[in-house]
Amino acid sequence: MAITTFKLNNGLEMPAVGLGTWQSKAGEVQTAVSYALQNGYKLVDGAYCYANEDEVGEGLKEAFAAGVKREDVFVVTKVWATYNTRVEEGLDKSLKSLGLDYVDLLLVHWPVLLNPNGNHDKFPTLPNGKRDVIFDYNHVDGWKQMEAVLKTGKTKAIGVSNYSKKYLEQLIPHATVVPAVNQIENHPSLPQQEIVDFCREHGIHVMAYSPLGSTGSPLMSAEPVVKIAEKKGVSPGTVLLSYHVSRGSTVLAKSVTPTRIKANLEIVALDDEDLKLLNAYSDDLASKGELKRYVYPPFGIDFGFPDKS
Ligand SMILES: NC(=O)C1=CN([C@@H]2O[C@H](COP(=O)(O)OP(=O)(O)OC[C@H]3O[C@@H](n4cnc5c(N)ncnc54)[C@H](OP(=O)(O)O)[C@@H]3O)[C@@H](O)[C@H]2O)C=CC1
Ligand SMILES: O=C[C@H](O)[C@@H](O)[C@@H](O)[C@H](O)C(=O)O
Repeated sequence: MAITTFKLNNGLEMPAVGLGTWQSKAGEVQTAVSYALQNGYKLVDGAYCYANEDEVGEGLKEAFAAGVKREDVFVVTKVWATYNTRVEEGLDKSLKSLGLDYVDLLLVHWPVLLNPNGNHDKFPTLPNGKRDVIFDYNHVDGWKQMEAVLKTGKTKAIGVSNYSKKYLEQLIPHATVVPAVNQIENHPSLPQQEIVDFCREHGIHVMAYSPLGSTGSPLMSAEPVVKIAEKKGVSPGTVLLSYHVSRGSTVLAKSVTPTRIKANLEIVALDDEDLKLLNAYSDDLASKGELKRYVYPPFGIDFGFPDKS
């Protein structure tokens, strides 16, 4: 199946598959980004907090020098939690590292404020070692800053990440610009159907992260995934990534391994029977209370996700 794009609520086309860069080491991510863009990828997902945007920028530069056009690449970055009260400053830092004058999409990484005047630029802590969270912060104020930054042209679209239905319900009545995207953890062990449905109803495009189960890709050996892969003659990774495109979402897979980067571009159509099998797997985990969230950083905040409260 040819790689498709999805239209965002502001008319922008977003590719269906993207390269993730979280935990990609500085020494490896330049090559990964450059290789991906020269081998068919059109979307790169990064973040200030990943502390590798200089090298992602080098990878972009390398790809542009090899003939890839800036306008053909959809670059995503995220405002980190210590910058939610100074969004433009955070974006400027990312742009400088990336060597760009605009990104295609800027996301609020998490709806939480970490102390902007704390003991660390990204992960300030209290004397007891816990994260230095500003608990009386209202994430709607952060969104107002996102709306302001959209007007500068330094990003073509704005969206959120790690927003549960509850947080979106708090945000939407106050939003002049409805988020174009909600980037959330999503895979058959965490289908998040409620949020996916809510986003669809409100014209918010879902970007699925950790589709392989994050570090070490544990979901590749999930039984129904292997079964569908064998039936279709594709890899388990292809099944896990295709699951999202079938649901109308963009999917992000991280790899610094060229063969995997290339393999992760393969998307196939899943038929009703395949989806039924994957949904039955999700329902079974849900009924046993065994849904699995791989990414839940220790902010000490209830983000309103039904599986963690
Ligand atoms: N908004 C947010 O809060 C979050 C956003 N994200 C975004 O989503 C991206 C993807 O999620 P991520 O958590 O990184 O995890 P993924 O589910 O993409 O899994 C990445 C792991 O799978 C391995 N892998 C990749 N492709 C294959 C393959 N074909 N066969 C076998 N193993 C494979 C990688 O190894 P190797 O690299 O060694 O090849 C790595 O260990 C992130 O990189 C980031 O951009 C992720 C988490 C949170
Ligand atoms: O995007 C990936 C994740 O959200 C990651 O940024 C966080 O888990 C971060 O490492 C944290 O510890 O808060």
